[in-house]
Amino acid sequence: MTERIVVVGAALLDGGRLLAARRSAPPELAGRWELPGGKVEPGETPEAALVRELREELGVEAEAVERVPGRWPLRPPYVLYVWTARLRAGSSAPKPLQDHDELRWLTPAEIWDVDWLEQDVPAVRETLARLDAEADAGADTI
Ligand SMILES: Nc1nc2c([nH]c(=O)n2[C@H]2C[C@H](O)[C@@H](COP(=O)(O)OP(=O)(O)OP(=O)(O)O)O2)c(=O)[nH]1
Repeated sequence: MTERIVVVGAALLDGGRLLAARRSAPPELAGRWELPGGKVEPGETPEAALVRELREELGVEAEAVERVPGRWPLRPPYVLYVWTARLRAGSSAPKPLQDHDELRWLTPAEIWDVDWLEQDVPAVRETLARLDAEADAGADTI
């Protein structure tokens, strides 16, 4: 049986916006947008991998909130799982320190303004549904 390697993608949310990151490497992925994150290491939980990757790549202190249902095949043997995440109080703002050369906070209306990696599109669509639901819930409170 071929071993699957989980890649955890963070749907980092703040003020109803989603953070998108533009890859700077490798050449075949450079220029395309993704959810920041990376491979889960042996013995590591996906949530811990998410926190580690966001610290390394963006210089932030974040926490995983909840899994976005679904799993999306990438180039074998990788499979993408997504968690929503938020910045911890006192965290720095995200900076493209590693693997990315640009970051954008996207409102739901702006989500499709960036050129997502094809394999991320279904995961982003699922995340958007949650962002919309959150915005609707927020609209009920003053
Ligand atoms: N992080 C991340 N990687 C993705 C996404 N979509 C997608 O196809 N990938 C691919 C790119 C890589 O081939 C693979 C793993 O991502 P990575 O390069 O960020 O992983 P990593 O930080 O652990 O990598 P490494 O340099 O430490 O080996 O998954 C995505 O939304 N987020």
